[in-house]
Amino acid sequence: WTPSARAPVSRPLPTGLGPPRLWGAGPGALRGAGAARCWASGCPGGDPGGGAGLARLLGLRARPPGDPRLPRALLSGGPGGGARAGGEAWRRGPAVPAAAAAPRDDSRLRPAAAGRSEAQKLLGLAYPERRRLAAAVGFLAVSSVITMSAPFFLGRIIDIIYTSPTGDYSGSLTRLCLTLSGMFLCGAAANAIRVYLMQTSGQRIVNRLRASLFSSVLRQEVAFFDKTRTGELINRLSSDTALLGRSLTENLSDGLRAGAQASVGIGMMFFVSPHLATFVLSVVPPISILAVIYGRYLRKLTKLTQDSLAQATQLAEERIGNIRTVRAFGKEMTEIEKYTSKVDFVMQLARKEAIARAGFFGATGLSGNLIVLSVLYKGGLLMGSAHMTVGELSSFLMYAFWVGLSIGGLSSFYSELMKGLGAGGRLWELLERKPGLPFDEGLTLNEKSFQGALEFKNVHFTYPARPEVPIFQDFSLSIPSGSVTALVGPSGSGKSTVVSLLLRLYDPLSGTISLDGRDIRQLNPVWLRSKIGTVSQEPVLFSCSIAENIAYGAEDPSAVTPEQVERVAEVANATAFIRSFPQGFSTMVGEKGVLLSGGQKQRIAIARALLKNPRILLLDEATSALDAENEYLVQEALDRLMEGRTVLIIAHRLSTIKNANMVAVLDRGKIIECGNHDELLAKPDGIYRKLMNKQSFVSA
Ligand SMILES: Nc1ncnc2c1ncn2[C@@H]1O[C@H](COP(=O)(O)OP(=O)(O)OP(=O)(O)O)[C@@H](O)[C@H]1O
Repeated sequence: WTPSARAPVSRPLPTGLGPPRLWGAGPGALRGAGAARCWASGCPGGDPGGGAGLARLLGLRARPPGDPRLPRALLSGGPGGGARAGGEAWRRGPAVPAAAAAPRDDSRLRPAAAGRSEAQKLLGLAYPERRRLAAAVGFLAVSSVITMSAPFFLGRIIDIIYTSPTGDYSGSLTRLCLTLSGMFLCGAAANAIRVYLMQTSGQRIVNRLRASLFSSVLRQEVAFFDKTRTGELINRLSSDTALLGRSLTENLSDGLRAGAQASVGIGMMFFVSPHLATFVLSVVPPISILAVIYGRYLRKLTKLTQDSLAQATQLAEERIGNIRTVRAFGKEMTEIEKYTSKVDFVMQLARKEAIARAGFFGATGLSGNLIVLSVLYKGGLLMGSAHMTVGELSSFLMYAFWVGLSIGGLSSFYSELMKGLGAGGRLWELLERKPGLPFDEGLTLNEKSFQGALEFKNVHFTYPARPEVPIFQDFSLSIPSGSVTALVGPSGSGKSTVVSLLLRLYDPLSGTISLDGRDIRQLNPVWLRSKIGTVSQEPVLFSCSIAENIAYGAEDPSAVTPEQVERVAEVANATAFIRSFPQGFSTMVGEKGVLLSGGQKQRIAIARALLKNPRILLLDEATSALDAENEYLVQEALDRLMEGRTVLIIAHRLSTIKNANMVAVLDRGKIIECGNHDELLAKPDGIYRKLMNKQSFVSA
């Protein structure tokens, strides 16, 4: 095994299920073939545990023991620096701190924003673009100086025309006009470059913000997703980031331009006529006060608007995603009304914003016109008393006009900035949120001695979303390595919760869950999950091809070869139905696998788990009976999958229960009976016996 065989560790945060080249003869397939050759040639770390024979049969490679590399590197988007260190991890002692073994550099995606003011956080986002932005500001300065010098020279031209004593001014007029044309050309070029630089930096900032946010969201603990709705998160990712990005870039660019032009303009007004300038600028302070009040109001309003929009998106996302249920209950009109009332509320807020905006811009427009009028009035008087030339008054008027325009630009910059800050509030909350459970840190066990024995000891647990309802009280269960344990119990007794706790989606309130005698809270959750395979009653597939869904089980889907996928599909009894589709393995499965039947989805999920080749298997048997043939095929595939692994199965089938090494009966938060089927059935007053009589287990 060589790190280079797994080159794609340096890929950025994955956003899809791997490149479509899986089925082509592209580099992904070649890499896969290379890696497969290497595994076959007896590289270190052969499969120490169960499933080894099957893995060999499938041509699969057991992951190098303790190799935490790929998931971590992929998730972190880091430069693949973890490869070497990860390789050392499995050679060291029985347990290795994974965080130390594979340093992760994801600082690019996580702005260290906590504890800073919002303006500082915004600047922090723009920091990586400082060079481009500095260049843009340079070009902005050039174009502004040129634009703002124009009125001065235009005033000169007017004076040349009006005040030339001889009347022969054509020579100097031509020279001045030619110079001015050259200057204007330079100004236009500088402005174009500024716009390009600002726009591209803006897009990069928004991209980085989206990637950071997505990374931060995916790292959160499962309890966070129990409470936060998907639609809201999607709204934050799409709408809020765009709003914040716009306020930071295009808006910042226009704001800087307006600011520069206003200051130069005011300076030039004082240069041309200090007296007139003082008179005119007395109107600025009242406008500034108005702008501050308006800005604060707008910021509050934007926060409310974005929250309401998030609620509307949430509703739309959930209802569209479950259109079959909506249709089955005939609730289309109700849902349309609900959505309309939500967007109507957004519109009410937009109306409030429109009123505030109208008042503010009306006031600034009026003051702009009043300024021009007052310049003409006062300037006319000054000209009458020979304190000003016609050229000076013209220059001054042009500067006043520019300053008026720039102040207008500054006020819309301010209002957009306030909107950005309003949207940013929620984004910072998400970006800075520390996951309640560690994401990718802790120990990894030595793979050579890794057995996969599981044990729950006196576990107490409540779900964070419902802390008052105890799920487990003094729950204890031991699952020996390489055995099959069937978990049975009434509906709602907490069977699926056992699976969630083993995957460390939640932590118990007290008691311990251990793997090979080590508390799983000490273990790296990413490593732990890499050792566990799950097949649920209703497996979730992603909306891509069958091949990509199967390859998802591998550590590096892009390195999986078509042959490997076909082999696991064969073992999972899935090849026949896949081949019956015109596009075979490239058939798209639809959102959540909606284009496949329940039995087909299960077999693809089994193939996916086979490709993962985990030491521990958590199965949730389907409650609904499949047709006889499908059931036989799924059962056979499951039997092959279970071979040689530690299996915990939430059992609904009598045959599964009978075949299990041990049956554990869960009731009222604890295991009340344990033993094999016959032993438990022999207890005259046993709960298991009653359960068997009461519940209709699928008798296949
Ligand atoms: N994320 C959650 N937050 C709060 N409560 C939950 C959550 N998930 C499940 N529950 C509750 O925990 C209890 C146990 O649920 P669980 O799904 O583990 O039961 P189960 O035995 O697997 O049920 P079934 O056989 O019907 O699938 C139920 O009362 C359920 O309402």
